[in-house]
Amino acid sequence: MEALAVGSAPPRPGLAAPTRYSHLRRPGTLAAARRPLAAAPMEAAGGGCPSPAPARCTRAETEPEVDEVATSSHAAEAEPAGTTEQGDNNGSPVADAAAAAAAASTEIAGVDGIRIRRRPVTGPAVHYVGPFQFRLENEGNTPRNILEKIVWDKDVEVSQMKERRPLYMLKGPLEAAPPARDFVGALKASYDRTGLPALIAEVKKASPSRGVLREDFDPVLIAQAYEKNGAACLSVLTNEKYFQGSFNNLEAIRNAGVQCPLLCKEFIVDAWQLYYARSKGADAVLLIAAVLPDRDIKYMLKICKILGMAALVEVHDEREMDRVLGIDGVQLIGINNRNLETFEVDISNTKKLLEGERGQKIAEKDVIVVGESGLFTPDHISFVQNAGVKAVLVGESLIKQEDPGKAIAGLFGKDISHAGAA
Ligand SMILES: O=C(O)c1ccccc1NCC(=O)[C@H](O)[C@H](O)COP(=O)(O)O
Repeated sequence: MEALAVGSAPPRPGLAAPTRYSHLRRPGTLAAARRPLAAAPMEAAGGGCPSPAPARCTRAETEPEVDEVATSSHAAEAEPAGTTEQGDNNGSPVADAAAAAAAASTEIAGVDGIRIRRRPVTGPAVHYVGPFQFRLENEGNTPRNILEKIVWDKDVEVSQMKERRPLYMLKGPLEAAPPARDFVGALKASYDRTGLPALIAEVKKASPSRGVLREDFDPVLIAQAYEKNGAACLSVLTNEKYFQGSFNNLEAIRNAGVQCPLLCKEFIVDAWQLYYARSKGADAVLLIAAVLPDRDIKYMLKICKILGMAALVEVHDEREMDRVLGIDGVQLIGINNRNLETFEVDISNTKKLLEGERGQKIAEKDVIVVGESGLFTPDHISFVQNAGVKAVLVGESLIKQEDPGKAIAGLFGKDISHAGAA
């Protein structure tokens, strides 16, 4: 882990002292002239190299620290799933078909233990011939569930965002961002103070399963109310298409003087998003095991560490829990009680995943488990606490109340604010 000692090298004569972000260099500067790099490390660090031209990528934007991280994890072995290009052919139907066949042969789902298919395996559904657009839908390019749909859309969105703001362009915003706050420390302090699971209160306007949860949605007022009433941390949805969230909300909450550490609640498919989230003031990010292969989780954990952010690694079932328990450096595991295929919520999922050896392993590793979704009553909170969680992530049951801040005392059965709980 020495490689992660960012900025520890002494400044070279004539060069500015290295900073946490000095590895994010603009192409065309000194570093750009160095040897070309295989696509994996560059892309894996969200380098913003417009696809599909990996062979022209250099390490200009990401050296040296992130490159060291890359080679110390998966990137030297294989291109991460989050960055594999598939189905990106705007040419003829014949070329499309060939691309689809190639893409199908590189299907990721299953291979890495992740549940969803990370790309449409038979290429995109929309094709262009001259001025005409037509759709060719089949099993391979129709998402099988909402998570798959969200992730496919996110993938397209992120590649566009990366083209607009390549990694080197984030250096300034990263340096200007407010320092990262201690997300894990805030959860521990709250648990120690109240003896109840620490609350991560979610600033959530809408969701795919429930539609709009709150019409009069002022993210800053809601965040302030949550903080005042005892939330340890806040989760801010930034996904626009499915949750009506935004990065503006995240920034506005941070800039309004809210002290609680902020989780950027986003569907992370590319390491570039980690840098972007931090540049917008995030103190923690969500890494979903159903979406990310182990090697990407490992790699992203290292980048989070460099950026000073925590990572909440989310699991849905035993298989994902076992995968994540095998990864070093995980401090927070979220157990999501929502089945993302059916939207059914069942809080006994938390208990099931914490029973027996898994629970023991978690205790040994000193991991904090976060119970997520479907928590509405003090009985629900007691149930997941008895199962072993030390923190809860709650959206709907608070945000739908007339006064979301006051709803916290209702959820816990007591006032957990600093004023109320000793
Ligand atoms: O909330 C959804 O409908 C949803 C759908 C698809 C993917 C993720 C989804 N939710 C993300 C979450 O994890 C929840 O927002 C969070 O756990 C809070 O849940 P709740 O208290 O039930 O609002």
